[in-house]
Amino acid sequence: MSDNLLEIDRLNVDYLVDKGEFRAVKEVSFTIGRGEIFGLAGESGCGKSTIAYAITRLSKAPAWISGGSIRLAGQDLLKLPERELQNIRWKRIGMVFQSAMNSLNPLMRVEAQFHDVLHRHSGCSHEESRARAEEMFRLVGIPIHRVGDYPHQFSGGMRQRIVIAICLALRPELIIMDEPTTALDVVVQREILEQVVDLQRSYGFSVLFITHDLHLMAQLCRRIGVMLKGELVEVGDVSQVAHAPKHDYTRKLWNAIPQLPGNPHLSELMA
Ligand SMILES: Nc1ncnc2c1ncn2[C@@H]1O[C@H](COP(=O)(O)OP(=O)(O)OP(=O)(O)O)[C@@H](O)[C@H]1O
Repeated sequence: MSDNLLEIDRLNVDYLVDKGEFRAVKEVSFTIGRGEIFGLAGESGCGKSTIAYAITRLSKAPAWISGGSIRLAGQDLLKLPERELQNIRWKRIGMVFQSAMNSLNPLMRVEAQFHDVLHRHSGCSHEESRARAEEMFRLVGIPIHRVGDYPHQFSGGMRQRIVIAICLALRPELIIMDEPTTALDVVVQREILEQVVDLQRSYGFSVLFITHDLHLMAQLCRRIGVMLKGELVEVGDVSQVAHAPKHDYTRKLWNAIPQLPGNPHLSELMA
């Protein structure tokens, strides 16, 4: 069996716009190993989220996956019927988006939302869901007595942790995190990402971490890909991409990281 959990090969995604087709993702290929945190960087509008949606097959019109393959453990997700995709989403591929904290239902207690997801995807009883919710709350550092609270009773950072907890409760093999902490302040952002790394070490899932923040990415990922205008212009180990970038754009991205006093230099981050 291949060590790669995800294999994307020559993926093309178009948007059908008034003027015709606009290719937002062009012949993109990369792999993510089992247990690997892989980073996808690039400026706004370069196609990162379009790839995230394509992997989960959640792309909606006018987006159209016009070519390539996306294999999860060898199975081409682009060939699966919707019915089978529903067994893959959440259960095998978890998703945490930037605005995920707003995706919690404001009218439902968090415990009930855990149950909703766990019951639908793995048939859990109320007792099992409650136990799993408490276990996950413990893991993401929220007191377990709060599982019965409503979303508005938590801070934004806590709500984002809750979404991560719900996502992890199904024990997915791959988690896609698209700017998962951008809406949060830097301290909370760091805390959450440190937890994700700890959890990743315990559970061994793979992560596709999408951000425009290269600094953060260098701290989290060993391998990264850099996108520019729909193309993956560079992919490799962080140190190689930083020290010997093949593409001018990658060099510009690294150089754009401010080196503030007390801010560890990249070489220290990558040590
Ligand atoms: N619904 C849509 N219709 C037409 N074009 C779209 C649509 N959604 C995205 N695009 C275009 O596709 C390209 C890629 O967008 P995408 O959201 O994937 O970029 P991104 O790298 O995730 O950006 P950001 O970091 O700002 O989220 C952009 O040029 C965008 O304008």
